[in-house]
Parts: sequence; C-alpha cells; structure tokens
Amino acid sequence: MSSDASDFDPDRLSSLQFPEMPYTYSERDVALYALGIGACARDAVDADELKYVYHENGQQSIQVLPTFAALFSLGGLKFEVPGLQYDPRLLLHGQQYIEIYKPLPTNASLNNTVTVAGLHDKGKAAIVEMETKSYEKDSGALLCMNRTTVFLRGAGGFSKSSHPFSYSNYPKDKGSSVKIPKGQPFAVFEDCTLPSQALLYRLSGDYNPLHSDPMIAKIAGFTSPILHGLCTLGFAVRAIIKCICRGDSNMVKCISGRFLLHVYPGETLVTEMWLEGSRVIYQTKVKERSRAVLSGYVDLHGLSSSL
Ligand SMILES: CCCCCCC[C@@H](O)CC(=O)SCCNC(=O)CCNC(=O)[C@H](O)C(C)(C)COP(=O)(O)OP(=O)(O)OC[C@H]1O[C@@H](n2cnc3c(N)ncnc32)[C@H](O)[C@@H]1OP(=O)(O)O
Repeated sequence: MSSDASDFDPDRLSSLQFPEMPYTYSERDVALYALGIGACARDAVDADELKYVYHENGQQSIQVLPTFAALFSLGGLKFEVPGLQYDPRLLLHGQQYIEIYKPLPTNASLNNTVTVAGLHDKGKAAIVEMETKSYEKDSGALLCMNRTTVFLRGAGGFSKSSHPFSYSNYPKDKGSSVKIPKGQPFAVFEDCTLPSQALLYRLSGDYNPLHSDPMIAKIAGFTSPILHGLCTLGFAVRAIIKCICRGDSNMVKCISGRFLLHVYPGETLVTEMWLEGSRVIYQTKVKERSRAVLSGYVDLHGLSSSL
C-alpha cells in the first residue's frame, strides 16, 4: 500500500498533536512482564530474578525490570501521519531506545505524551519514529522516555522520489545501529524462549496478531507467528543485568536496540556482551539459525572497575 506523494505535507509534521495517553500498572503487570521475558523460566528460585516476580525475603514490593518502561510506548501503536498510508500487517518493529531517569515504581499511574521524532522515506519502506515521555501523575516527575522506530514495509514513496523525505528531532548517533567489537565478548549468555513465549508476552499489552495468528503471520511473510521485538530486547537486557550488573537492574540508565531479523518462539537466544567504559555493547543471535537478530548498547550507572 504505497502512499500518494501529493497528500504528504512535511510542514504539518511538526504541528502534529497526539492526545495525552494515561497508563496505569500494578505489581501484577510487573510480575507478568518479567515472566514474559523469561525471568525465572530456567530456575524458579533464581537468586538474581526471583525479586522480579515475588516478594523475596519479605521485600515490600517486587522490583521492576528497566525494559518494562517500553510498554508505556505501546499506546502509540495506532499512529496516524497525514499522507502516510500503510498496511499494519506489514509493520515491523525496527528499533527501541529507552532512557530511564529514576527507578520504575512497582505500581504507578502515568501520563504519556507522544510526538513524532522522525520520519524517513526509504523507497520500499517508511520509517516512523515515535517519542513517548512518561510522567508520574501524582508528582509530575518525568520517569522515562522511549523512542520507538517502526519499519512500514510497502509504505515508502510518500515524498518526491528525487528528494526522499528524512527528518529526525535528535542527533544521528543516538539510537542507531552499533559496531560490534572484533575481540572476544566479555560475557555470553544463552537462554531458550518457549514455544508459547509470544502468547505469554502479549498479555503485557502488545496484542498485534503477528505474534499469535498463523494467517496474519503468513500475510506478513513469516512461516508462523514471530516473537515481539520487545520480548527479545527484554531477554537481552535481562542477560546483561545478570552477567554484568550482578543482578542490580537499577544500574541501567539507557537502552538501545535494533531488530535485525525476526525470532520464532522456541528458538534459543545467545547474547554476547562487550564492555566499553560504562557502555555494554551487545548482540543477540538465534543459535539454531546462527543469525544475529538484535544489536545495541546499554549504558550503566556506577559500573565497578573490578569487572
Ligand atoms: C509506537 C509503538 C509501536 C510499537 C511497535 C511494536 C509492534 C510489534 O508488535 C511488532 C514487532 O515486534 S515485529 C518483531 C520485531 N522486529 C523484527 O523482527 C524486524 C527484524 N528486522 C528486519 O526484518 C529487517 O531488519 C527489516 C525488514 C526491518 C529491514 O531490512 P531490509 O528491508 O533488508 O532493510 P535494508 O535494505 O537493510 O535497509 C533499508 C533502510 O532501512 C534502515 N533500516 C534497516 N533496518 C532497520 C531497523 N531495524 N530499524 C530502523 N531502520 C532500519 C537502513 O538503515 C536503511 O536505511 P539507509 O538506506 O538510510 O541506510
């Protein structure tokens, strides 16, 4: 479904207004999310992960994994940009960038503001970047920011082909692809996803049928439903918290990931990690197909020099 170039007006982009989106979550949502990204799947009493699903050692509230913040951006899934038409069945999640400004509370009521952070005409596809800022309702404090990049196959060509449209409201180096170091990784973590992983993960709020409906998956070009990109990202960041943060998820400051290839539920994810100062560069591969499916970086607070 290619868009008609005559309908697209770049001047209208900056003035686009999206309604504020409330988002409320409870401790139950936090625990369900942790299970959805594989916490405690191999070991129900995992010393690093039980705290994400249970009040371990009498702790007052369960802890929240930093990638939970990505769920706040899902309300923007049904976005509309005037002059850009796309088939939602062909949408793929391209990238996710998350900044966390304070530890996520176990339950909260938030107000999300959504803006278009970028739009690019790639000819065969359109790339849309949506920025979501999440504020705590009571205090008004800014909790986190998400930048979600979606890759809309077949929706390119909406601008004049002699000068394809490209706009970003942030510096180019933020949230794009990373260079994987040549040396041996500092740590490697292997984790199996369940055949039912996407069915479990969707209960956290992304009900896109691409992840559950065999017919829709075929129309989208896959042999069967694929895993949510944010589920794969959750597995990768959980591996980094385990291997590098020694289980302390509050060390995570910022997360960037680019989805390189789809994952089928049931496949094994192998995450390789390299340290560059307080930055962890990572790459996740599907073991069965020996293919990289995700790469990016995670910036950490207070990384111990003893590592
Ligand atoms: C607001 C809230 C929204 C929430 C949305 C979440 C909804 C979810 O339910 C949906 C999902 O989770 S889908 C599952 C996760 N995602 C995937 O599996 C996609 C995996 N990636 C691919 O298949 C290809 O990289 C593919 C197909 C993406 C690109 O591959 P190619 O077509 O081969 O592209 P290529 O020719 O290499 O590059 C063309 C231009 O596009 C840029 N680009 C490539 N991959 C990108 C990516 N992953 N993200 C962003 N940009 C990307 C390239 O840089 C290139 O641009 P340029 O020519 O300027 O270099």
